[in-house]
Amino acid sequence: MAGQKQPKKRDKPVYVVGAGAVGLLFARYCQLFAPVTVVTRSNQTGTPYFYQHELVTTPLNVSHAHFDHLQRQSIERVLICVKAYQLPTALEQLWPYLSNDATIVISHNGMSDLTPWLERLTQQQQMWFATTNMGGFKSSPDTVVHKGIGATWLGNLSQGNLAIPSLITAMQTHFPQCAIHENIQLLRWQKLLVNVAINPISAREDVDNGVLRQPYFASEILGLLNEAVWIANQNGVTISLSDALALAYQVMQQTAHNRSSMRQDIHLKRETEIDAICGFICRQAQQKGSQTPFNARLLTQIQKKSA
Ligand SMILES: NC(=O)C1=CN([C@@H]2O[C@H](COP(=O)(O)OP(=O)(O)OC[C@H]3O[C@@H](n4cnc5c(N)ncnc54)[C@H](OP(=O)(O)O)[C@@H]3O)[C@@H](O)[C@H]2O)C=CC1
Ligand SMILES: CC(C)(CO)C(=O)C(=O)O
Repeated sequence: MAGQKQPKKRDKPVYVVGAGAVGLLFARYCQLFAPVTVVTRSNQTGTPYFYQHELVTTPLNVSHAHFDHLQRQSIERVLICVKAYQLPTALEQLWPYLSNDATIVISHNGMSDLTPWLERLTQQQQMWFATTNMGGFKSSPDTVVHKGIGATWLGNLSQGNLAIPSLITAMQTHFPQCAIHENIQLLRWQKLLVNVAINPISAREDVDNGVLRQPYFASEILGLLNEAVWIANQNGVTISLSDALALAYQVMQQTAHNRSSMRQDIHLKRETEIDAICGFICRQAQQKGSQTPFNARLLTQIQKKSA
């Protein structure tokens, strides 16, 4: 890309699993510091990818591989950018290719149980989570359009090895507004609460995020967040209902003209992340012998809508 530094030859390669919107946005920034290989489920490995921002389209300087083409135990630095429900399969496929000191960065919306994977890490491996406010969508199978240059927060999920890996340092330097956050779980919960408030209603009503600011939706949003904040508090996460409401309405304002990812998934007839959002809240409530009727109702409504 004109005017941008090419990665030095000695930089260790970065693998990006998932050529979706986030995968290609992350690949675009990783190519600034390392050779990048995008790992896909497709065997068509010749496809070039493109990045579009403010109507300017540039080719991505990345190669493309299927898992079958990789060497076992060779991946030292990897970003996994798949949907929450795709994560277990992607991790299972990836595991034999990880080196003994690999850095794994996971990014998705909703909540997933990463405990089994954290337990499988070697002493030298680290698993990090990236929560991002970058916004993008695929305008075609090979092109990502970068809509919003939001911040990305990185947090270490693994216990023990606390040295900051080179991948994390490089992401901090080269990604826009990117920093380490000491409490990544809090940020994950905050993002979950925003997604609980916005995604399912915008998908059910087929409206832009800003429409949810109308008083008509206020009592349902209050009910959803009241339940979700209670679950967060039960899990030891200190978030108040008033702060969760303020954040949700702020994001509705900032993304007023956006289509939520769940609304897009329904339009494109793709599986939604409702199970990792309202479904997660309902499962947590059941485990605590309680009920979350607002989340349960939306879970059913979205499941029916996307069936
Ligand atoms: N888009 C956005 O602006 C934002 C998205 N997010 C979150 O980030 C996550 C990813 O979102 P997004 O990029 O939009 O989703 P996409 O559906 O666009 O991308 C997911 C990609 O992962 C691929 N994939 C799934 N499983 C595998 C696998 N086992 N091996 C290789 N590739 C695989 C899919 O391939 P295939 O085509 O074969 O299914 C698809 O290309 C979601 O949780 C989303 O909610 C967070 C912030 C912003
Ligand atoms: C923040 C929000 C609601 C932006 O649309 C989002 O994360 C999503 O659509 O998944």
